[in-house]
Amino acid sequence: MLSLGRLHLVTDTRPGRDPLTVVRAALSVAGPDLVVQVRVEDTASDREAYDLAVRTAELCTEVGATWLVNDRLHVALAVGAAGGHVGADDLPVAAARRVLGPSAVLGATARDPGTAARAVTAGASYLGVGPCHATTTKNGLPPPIGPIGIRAVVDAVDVPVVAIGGVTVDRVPALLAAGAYGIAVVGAISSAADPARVVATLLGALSC
Ligand SMILES: Cc1ncc(COP(=O)(O)OP(=O)(O)O)c(N)n1
Ligand SMILES: Cc1ncsc1CCOP(=O)(O)O
Ligand SMILES: [Mg+2]
Repeated sequence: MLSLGRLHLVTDTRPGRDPLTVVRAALSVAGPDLVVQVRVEDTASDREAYDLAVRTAELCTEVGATWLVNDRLHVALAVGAAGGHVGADDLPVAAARRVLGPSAVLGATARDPGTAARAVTAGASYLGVGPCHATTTKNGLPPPIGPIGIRAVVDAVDVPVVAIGGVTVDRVPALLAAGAYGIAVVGAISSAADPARVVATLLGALSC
């Protein structure tokens, strides 16, 4: 199975947020164990995405952490990311695999076993599955699937399942019990008064 960190920090670029400060704080605690996914708002320009990805790459390189880029695979290639993540509105998984090449990390979004299995057949090396819980971070999402929905996907595939959507420290045990390999988090880290402390707590919960 793919060797991949279990805690994915997804950048928060909503107005008023400071994604690089959060990334710095998270890396100070997690070091090489962290996966940082550079995710910008759909309204952001490619140049804005690239600039954030470059800075993220510099910070991750310092500590040996992995960085991925959401949606914009040309940006992933341009900054030497380990790979990218695509969902239903992005390049199809097979096309994303052709863009990134055979050895890149490629994540795909799924919320049901059928979509998950097709994504793996098309070349996904991990799956982002959710929303597992309600979230206000992304608009227009379908209802949460909960740990039961995570379990259904885990049972259908042989790649790591990364649970996303409303993930908090308290919810990690049930997600792990459902077979999740890891978690992807925006708000619980970005909105925290002390993001580094939350990262430490999440890592602790993941290692139980
Ligand atoms: C780990 C992980 N899982 C799911 C997503 C969501 O991707 P997508 O459905 O394409 O939605 P956007 O994030 O692009 O708005 C993700 N980014 N990461
Ligand atoms: C991008 C995305 N896709 C499904 S839920 C989500 C946002 C997750 O953010 P949070 O961790 O704040 O709920
Ligand atoms: Mg997407």
